[in-house]
Amino acid sequence: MKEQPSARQIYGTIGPACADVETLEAMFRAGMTGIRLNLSHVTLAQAADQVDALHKAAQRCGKQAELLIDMQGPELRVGVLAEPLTLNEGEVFELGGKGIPLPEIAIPALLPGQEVLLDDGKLLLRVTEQTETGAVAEVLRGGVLRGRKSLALPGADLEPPTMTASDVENIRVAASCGVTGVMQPFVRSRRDLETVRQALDENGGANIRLFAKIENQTGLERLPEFLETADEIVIARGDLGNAMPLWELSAAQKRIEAQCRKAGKPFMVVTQMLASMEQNPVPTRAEVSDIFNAVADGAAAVMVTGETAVGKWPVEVIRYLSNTVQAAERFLREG
Ligand SMILES: Nc1ncnc2c1ncn2[C@@H]1O[C@H](COP(=O)(O)OP(=O)(O)OP(=O)(O)O)[C@@H](O)[C@H]1O
Ligand SMILES: CC(=O)C(=O)O
Repeated sequence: MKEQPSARQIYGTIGPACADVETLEAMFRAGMTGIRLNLSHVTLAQAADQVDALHKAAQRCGKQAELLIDMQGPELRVGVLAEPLTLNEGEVFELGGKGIPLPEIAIPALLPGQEVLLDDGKLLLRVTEQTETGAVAEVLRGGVLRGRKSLALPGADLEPPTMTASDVENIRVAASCGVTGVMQPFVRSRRDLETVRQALDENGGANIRLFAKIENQTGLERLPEFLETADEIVIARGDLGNAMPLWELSAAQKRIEAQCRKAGKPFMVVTQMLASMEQNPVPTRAEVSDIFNAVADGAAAVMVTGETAVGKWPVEVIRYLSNTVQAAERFLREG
């Protein structure tokens, strides 16, 4: 019997590992319906070749590619590093000033005792001392730090603006680049979404869908306030997992899902769905189970990130993602 096409959206993330037409075509043929472009690493203008390759690949398969742009928004990130930096446990590093570059808005929050999570929490530092230009911090959990990785300061009360200057420019050209959806990170309020919606409407993007990423406690708490304003809710487990002990993350995911189901709002589950496949051609049992359960819980879409952007097996990743979604759909239909 011929497999029915999936009713759900299946997204990869474009990056150096998959940005050529052939690989993207193979990903579409393996079941991908669209792709996310992470604008924390490039601007839409800089990614013109990647976007072009995407449209060419979709055309070859007779598909209409969804292109989601993931904005910078109020997310905090490390600045540009000339080369990767190894942070060993027990070492101390300067933050800000001549040390690891951090956004200006983060500097006043670097008080002694403040924890500093880098790269989705893979690295952890604690501030030991404030300096004139920043702070000194000790490495509690080490690793290799690359530029533009995420930065989280648990408990610090920072209010970055909804959009960066680069976001404003990307929104201006979004419609002409074939963008179909905008993902707004770290949504804090309905106002954040209204600001992006207005910018889209003023720039010929009235048909572009607005995805609200839930990435911290504020997003979790205020979801009822902005649920209606979003076209789709994104359970962004990378950063959301930084905002709580990891063992609490699944309950947070289930609570968001329940609220979305009750309101009839589509939701997407993302991040680390097939993380082991950045290195390996076969996923773990736990990973396929995670995808299956997201679909069983009612997800309208699933998305991978680094697995296709920088992983070794982008096409296989999409094949596992798509086949597992279809297996879950079959199970929902037939038991
Ligand atoms: N469009 C792109 N062009 C070049 N490199 C990219 C692009 N998108 C992503 N990358 C690289 O791939 C890595 C993984 O992509 P991903 O989108 O998961 O970024 P991230 O910064 O790790 O995650 P997030 O933005 O979700 O916190 C990035 O860290 C970056 O080095
Ligand atoms: C994808 C993303 O932004 C996250 O999971 O945090």
